[in-house]
Formats: sequence, C-alpha cells, structure tokens
Amino acid sequence: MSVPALELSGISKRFGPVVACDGVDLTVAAGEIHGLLGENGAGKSTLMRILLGLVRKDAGTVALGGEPVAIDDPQTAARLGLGMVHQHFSLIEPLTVWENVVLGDTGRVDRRRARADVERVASGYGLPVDPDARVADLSPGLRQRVELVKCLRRDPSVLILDEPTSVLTQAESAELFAVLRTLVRTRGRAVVLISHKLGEITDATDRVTVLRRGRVRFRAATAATSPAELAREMVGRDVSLLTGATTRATTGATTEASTEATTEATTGPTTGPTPASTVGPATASLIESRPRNPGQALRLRGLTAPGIGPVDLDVAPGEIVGVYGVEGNGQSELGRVLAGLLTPDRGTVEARGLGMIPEDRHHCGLVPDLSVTDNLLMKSVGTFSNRLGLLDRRAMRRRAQRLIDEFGIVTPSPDTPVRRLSGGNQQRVVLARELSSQPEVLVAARPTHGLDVGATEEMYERLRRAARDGVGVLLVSTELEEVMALASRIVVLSRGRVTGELTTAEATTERLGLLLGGLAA
Ligand SMILES: Nc1ncnc2c1ncn2[C@@H]1O[C@H](COP(=O)(O)OP(=O)(O)OP(=O)(O)O)[C@@H](O)[C@H]1O
Repeated sequence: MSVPALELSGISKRFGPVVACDGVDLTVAAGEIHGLLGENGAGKSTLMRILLGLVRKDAGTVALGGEPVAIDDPQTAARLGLGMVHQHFSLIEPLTVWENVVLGDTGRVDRRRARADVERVASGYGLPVDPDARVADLSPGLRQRVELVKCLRRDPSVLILDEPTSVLTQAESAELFAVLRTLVRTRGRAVVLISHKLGEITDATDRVTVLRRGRVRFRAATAATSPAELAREMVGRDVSLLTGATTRATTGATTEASTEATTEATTGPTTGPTPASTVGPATASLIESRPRNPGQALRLRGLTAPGIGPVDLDVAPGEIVGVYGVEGNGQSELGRVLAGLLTPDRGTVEARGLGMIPEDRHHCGLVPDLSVTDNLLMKSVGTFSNRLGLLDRRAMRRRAQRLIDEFGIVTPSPDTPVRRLSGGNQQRVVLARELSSQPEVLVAARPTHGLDVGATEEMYERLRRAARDGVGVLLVSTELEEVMALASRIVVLSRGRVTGELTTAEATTERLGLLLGGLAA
C-alpha cells in the first residue's frame, strides 16, 4: 500500500480508571472513506479528539502522509490539514453564512473574498448555499452544509465526520455521500466516518474499523462484511434489529379522529402485516397496545407555538403513537413544548404523569456537573429522605447502581460527574431516569439518536414493554424505520401542522411521502 494519508499507531488514553483507548492502530489511505464504529463508550470520539489536538494522548504516534506529527492543539491540527464536521453544530445563528465560514480565521476579514470562497466551494462540490443567508433561517440540513463548506474551504487532507446524517433527510444524506465520494475519488483526500447507522456504513465506506472497549476489535474491507457482522463485532452478540423478526402489527387502541386534516381514524383492532415493501427487515412491529384505562394518557388540543400548530393529538394508555416528519417540520418544537421548554401561544396539553426523553439530552436532560446518581434520581429524590429529613445517600447510591446495571450504563462509578460519560451513556442516564419514574405517558423525542445498535434494540424493547405495561408513548422521530418498528399509529407533521394520520399497516412510503409534502394521502 502506498503511504497512508493518516496513520495512528498504539494510541492509548486513560481517564482515571477508564481506559478510553488502548493501543489503537488505525490506517486510512488517501482516496478512501473509512468507517469507524463501536458501541457507546468504545472510544471513537476520544481517538478523534486526540487527532484534532483536543485531548492529549498518553502513548502512541500520529503520522500524516508518512510524516510523524505532534498535534498539541486544534490550530496545529487545522494547519496540518485535519478537518472535522462535529455532530453538534458550532455555528453562530445570528450571523450570515459567510461570516460563519470565516469565523476563526486570523488576520483581516475580506468580505468579498470570503463570499467568493463560499461560492467556489459550494459550486465545486455541488453544495449550493446563499453566502448572505442568516444561519438562524436555515434548515438543519443547510446548516450542516455550511459546516461542511467551512471545513472544505480549508481543503483538508483528512476529513472526519461524527454522525453527520443524524439531522439530514434521506436525500440530503445521499447528497452528502456524493460530496464525500468526490472528495476522495477526484481529490485523493481521506475521510473518517463515524456512524451508528450500519446501512450507511456499508453503503458509503471502503473499509471499516470496529472499536470495542478502547481496542480495535475488527477490521475489514466493507465489501467483505455485512451490517449483521459489524453489529456482532461491535456489541459482542447478535442484534435482532438487523437479522429480521416476525412482522405483526396489532393496534388495539381506540382513538378519535385527531385533527382537522386527519385522513383516517383508527377504530378498533386492525391486524395485518407491516407492508414489507416500505421498510427493511429492521421494522418488524410487535406492538400489542391495548388501552388499560379508559380516557387518554395524553391529549393535545389546538396546541399552537412558534413553528407548530394548531395540533390536536391523543395518545391512549398502552399505545405507541409516532409523530413522524422530516427534520425542521415542527417535531422539535412539539417536543420542546411538551418538555416545558417552549411556551405555547394557545391550546391545551393534558397529561398524567409525564416522562420526557428530550431530543437535546445533553442540554436539557442532564445537569453535567452533577453525579450519575444525582442525575438518575433527581425526579425521585424526595423518596430518599430519612426520618430526620436528611437524604439517605447510601440508599440513593444503591438505587443508582441498580439502574446503572439494568440500563448498562458504562461509568467508573455512580459518583462520576455525568459530563465524563460518553455521549451514548449520557443518554442512557436520561432514559433510565425517565423510564424508572413510572410515567403514565412517555414522550420520547428521537430516543435512539446517538445510541449504538445494541442500545437501540434495548430501547425499542423498553418502549414496547412500557406500552405493554399501559404507558402511553408518544414517539417523535425523523426515522421512518423507527416509527414503523414501534408505533401502531403514525401522525405526520409537515411545516408544523398535522397533515394526516395512518395506522402502521396502512402506511406506505408513497402515502407517507404525500403527507410529508403536505398533501392528503
Ligand atoms: N473527559 C473525560 N473524562 C473522563 N472520562 C472520559 C472523558 N472523555 C471520555 N471518557 C470516557 O472514555 C470512554 C470512551 O468515550 P468516548 O466518548 O470516546 O466513546 P464513543 O465511542 O465516542 O461513544 P459514543 O458512541 O457514546 O459517543 C467512555 O467510558 C467515557 O466515559
């Protein structure tokens, strides 16, 4: 093989007792898209943060184009041609596209040149974006395009993307992969792609490396492996999401027609297979959602807030209702209203015992400096005071340890500040707290976003179990496969309004597509 674009050898990093990277070797050739996989906490982000000068390694070497390099800070990384598109955007909303693109440049800012640069990169890669548009007005897909343009403007020799498609529509994801192909094929650059979506990895990459508990567990040419094998190597067992399961959709919930634009209402049980043509093998629906109590667990009437409404919606106890739509069409706003983060202008929300898995878990779901225990038990802390009114810390710790074990949260101890956990493990803390607080209705906003395949499978099972136990679940998702796998009814949001509702059995890609476009299906 010719000299690799990037060569990491024997990289190790410990955080106290936690070994995040343990002698990792990773080689990426020029002209290659390399998939980096691993379950939550496997060490992927740490490895990339070391490469970008954001974390100092304990051992190992980095070579670029065959030359050993020392990367002690992000400026050096950028100068050496390393670029990264982060999972969480770093754009400043009130600024324009070109202002964001030059942010971080040193020296005098030349407006004309900056605008020309944006246009040059945008047209060179087929990523059209208006340099004078305000970022606040852009959809998530366009924002990511700006991030990408900002990165490509520096013509990086190695580009790292951390879960880049989580906010993209399918069409936008396809566009992104076309850009990456151009980058590697015609310009000989190297790309490292971190993703939990295995289909994406097998479609888009040339080679893959799987990390498990900080070590390289598996390497392969992508063509020689499969999503099922990758999942097994990641989590150490077969993952049924990928191997297919029985397909049975049973809707027992009785609901009323829910909006003025509703096309169909579900009445009585509907049985039938999920239309196989619309979804892959990961979408088997095994919901048996039967209302235990009369009345609704969640009832929205005329709910109107900036970006949504009016929305009317009911969730019966024991039912999983999916709210599906393309990113930027009001799901986030709906989730934020239900989480109490956005004040509605009008309308009512009636809910009994609301549990909330917020979309932006890092900011709204956790207090980063508090321990895992405190984050897990903050909703039930009152039950841990003793006769003197003091908190029984030992009992809290025991309870927290049980939840840590049950939800497979990887943490050095229950006392560790939650900000030290990997992204996926932070999410598990939120899930464990909300699911264990015995809600009557659970709003799950993109619950598997950022979770590895094993954790996704567990999450599906937990939501199904919650519904079987009588909890009404409102699943807000941009993933078609996810709503098809879990929900018995699908409510489609387009431009903030409910454009229709279908049972999972009735839902086909075509009908959903029409509703997404704001047309009756
Ligand atoms: N600053 C830190 N302090 C202490 N521990 C840390 C720190 N950063 C990472 N870790 C630990 O290192 C391990 C690897 O974390 P890392 O974020 O690299 O995983 P990951 O593979 O990117 O996971 P995910 O898919 O969940 O994002 C985890 O156990 C995490 O808790």
